Amino acid sequence: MEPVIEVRHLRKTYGDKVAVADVSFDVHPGEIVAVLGRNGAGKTTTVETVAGLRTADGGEVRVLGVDPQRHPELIREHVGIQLQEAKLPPKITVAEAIELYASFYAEPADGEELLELLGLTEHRDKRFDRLSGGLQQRLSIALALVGNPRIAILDELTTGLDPQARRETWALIDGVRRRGVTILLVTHFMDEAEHLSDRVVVIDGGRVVADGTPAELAAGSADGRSFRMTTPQPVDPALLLALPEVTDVVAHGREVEVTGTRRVLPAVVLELARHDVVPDDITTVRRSLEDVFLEVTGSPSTEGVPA
Ligand SMILES: Nc1ncnc2c1ncn2[C@@H]1O[C@H](COP(=O)(O)OP(=O)(O)OP(=O)(O)O)[C@@H](O)[C@H]1O
Repeated sequence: MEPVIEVRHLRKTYGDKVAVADVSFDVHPGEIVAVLGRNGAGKTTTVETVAGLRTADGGEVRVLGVDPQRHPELIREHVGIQLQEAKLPPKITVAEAIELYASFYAEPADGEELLELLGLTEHRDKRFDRLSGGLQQRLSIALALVGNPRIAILDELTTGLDPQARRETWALIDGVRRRGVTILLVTHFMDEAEHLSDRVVVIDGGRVVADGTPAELAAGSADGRSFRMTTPQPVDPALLLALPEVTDVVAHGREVEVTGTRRVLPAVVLELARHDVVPDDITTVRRSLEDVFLEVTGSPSTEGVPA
């Protein structure tokens, strides 16, 4: 299937500041892709360029096959964006805001259905300035969907929400996906990326440092898989390190942890079999997305994130 979003070697500077140095990734129809990185990594600049709201200095962006800078009208019609700081008039009600935004589109989504989808029906007559943070956030998602977009870009979906409101917002995203909307999600929360997305693109210092499903990232990249085993007697690490598939061996008596390429596990088991050693209790080492983040960026995800 053709990607609905293609970003190739995107570059964007603000004066001397390089916000995005070199970012490439694809998003396929129906996927939820999280762009993950700490504050200032270049996430917002990247997705707002995809939405045609910022102009790139280099590289190529295609959304539904078109260049967002050349065809902003097509992008407006098919891409809904929830901006980091959506500002609405304080006295506008939930239902009025949806009606107002719907009036910008030739074929808007059904307002009542959107209110229902986002759990806003009972709050329809509340003024914007009286809404809790969670309800404001839900309204901004509804507004991003009001044009019946094929792609929705959601930026910092749950920042500032309490844990319950975050969970509720996550549950709503599943409903959005079931409408067939492809979602590009910006977040600096590891758990949010892990919970919601099919694929995670980790950006650090304006570059993509990892790209894969949460499970792939946790299992390790092509050159980083680990497993643990117990051997009937201690094994000489040199025996395993001699294999081209093995990059590291940590042995504690009969407990051995081996790291290597994608084929490390069968290679080690075969080699041990040649020496009449049958390992037991083989378990692959699953890392959390937080571990992966630490590994690819060199520091924790929360660094620099205000409390
Ligand atoms: N309009 C602008 N003018 C000047 N510098 C900017 C502008 N927008 C972003 N920057 C800078 O570019 C870098 C990347 O910013 P960007 O907002 O894309 O990152 P981000 O990963 O989305 O971070 P955040 O989560 O804080 O929004 C930051 O150093 C930021 O200060």
